[in-house]
Amino acid sequence: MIQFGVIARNFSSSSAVQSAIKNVTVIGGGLMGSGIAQAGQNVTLVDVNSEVLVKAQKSIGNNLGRVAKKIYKENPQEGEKFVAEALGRIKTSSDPVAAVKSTDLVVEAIVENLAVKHDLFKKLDAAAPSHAIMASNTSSLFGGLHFFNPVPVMRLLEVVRGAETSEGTYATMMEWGKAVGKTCITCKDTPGFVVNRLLVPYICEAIRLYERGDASARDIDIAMKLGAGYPMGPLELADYVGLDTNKFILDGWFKKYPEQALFKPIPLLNKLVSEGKLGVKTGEGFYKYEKK
Ligand SMILES: CC(=O)CC(=O)SCCNC(=O)CCNC(=O)[C@H](O)C(C)(C)COP(=O)(O)OP(=O)(O)OC[C@H]1O[C@@H](n2cnc3c(N)ncnc32)[C@H](O)[C@@H]1OP(=O)(O)O
Ligand SMILES: NC(=O)C1=CN([C@@H]2O[C@H](COP(=O)(O)OP(=O)(O)OC[C@H]3O[C@@H](n4cnc5c(N)ncnc54)[C@H](O)[C@@H]3O)[C@@H](O)[C@H]2O)C=CC1
Repeated sequence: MIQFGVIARNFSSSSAVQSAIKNVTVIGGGLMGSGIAQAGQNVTLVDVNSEVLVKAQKSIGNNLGRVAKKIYKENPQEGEKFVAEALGRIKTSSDPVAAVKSTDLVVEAIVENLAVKHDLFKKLDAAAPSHAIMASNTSSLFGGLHFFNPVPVMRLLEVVRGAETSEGTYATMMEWGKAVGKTCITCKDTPGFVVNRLLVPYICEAIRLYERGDASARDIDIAMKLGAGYPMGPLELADYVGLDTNKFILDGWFKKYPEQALFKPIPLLNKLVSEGKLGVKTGEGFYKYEKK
């Protein structure tokens, strides 16, 4: 039985911690999964939707191209080689069960829905080797390895440690996080961990401010960029993260803590999501975007 206290499965011996993680399976090829897959190791990127995988490969190629342009400014041929080699390390699959057969680490990045994640982990647990670590990139539901968007740029990794996480699993996750170039912080298995527990209520308060008509979307965003030094305003950031993801997070918290005013549903957010206006990824949220 998988424990969702934190990580589904723990390493049992400390010697196992020493062995490097060679094969990584990233499940969910959307916004986050496609970023995590660029971590630079042997990765199998899995999505149930094969069109998503084609889009992910294109976006990974573009992002690697940006990196190559910077590193190999003087030598474009080396840059092309770098991109081809990095892309060559990323396989794709639309079958999660087959993809974890010889994996060492699973990072799940599918939709933020507990029942769907639970169902997936049950299947993976039965199919993966016994030493494999299973972690989730969930924004708020339970522990794991929490990356930030855009993954290649954001330097933080939250390593979420719960009551069931063994010392070995925790140490391996910290090591792996460092190996893929992130600064790791540790947090208990608590709603939203550190970043989202602070960031999501802030975004929600900005949506409520806008919903009340207290200021325009543009002015709210300008205020926080120029007045607080944030790289993006809260409504721009909500569109960037995905309004569906924001709603999933809030709904999950509200279900658990209905008395907490900050977690109450926001009619405007619900309306935008029900209209399919999910932000950058669908071409419209609080703002309009060129569809990708
Ligand atoms: C919901 C959750 O569970 C948790 C979350 O993720 S919450 C969201 C956390 N993320 C944030 O808060 C992001 C806030 N925004 C930012 O930091 C910045 O606006 C940003 C990094 C996204 C873009 O920065 P910008 O200066 O406006 O744009 P831009 O000039 O295009 O990009 C800056 C650099 O990042 C790089 N970059 C941007 N997006 C990239 C991507 N997807 N892949 C690779 N590189 C990228 C650019 O190439 C550029 O690099 P150089 O400076 O070396 O040229
Ligand atoms: N959007 C963001 O800024 C961040 C999101 N997260 C978390 O990462 C996870 C993924 O979020 P996004 O990438 O934004 O979502 P997304 O909607 O862009 O991608 C999710 C992908 O999962 C696929 N999928 C759904 N069910 C599946 C299954 N059973 N098996 C395989 N693939 C399946 C979908 O086809 C979709 O392509 C969520 O848990 C989210 O909370 C974490 C950090 C930041």
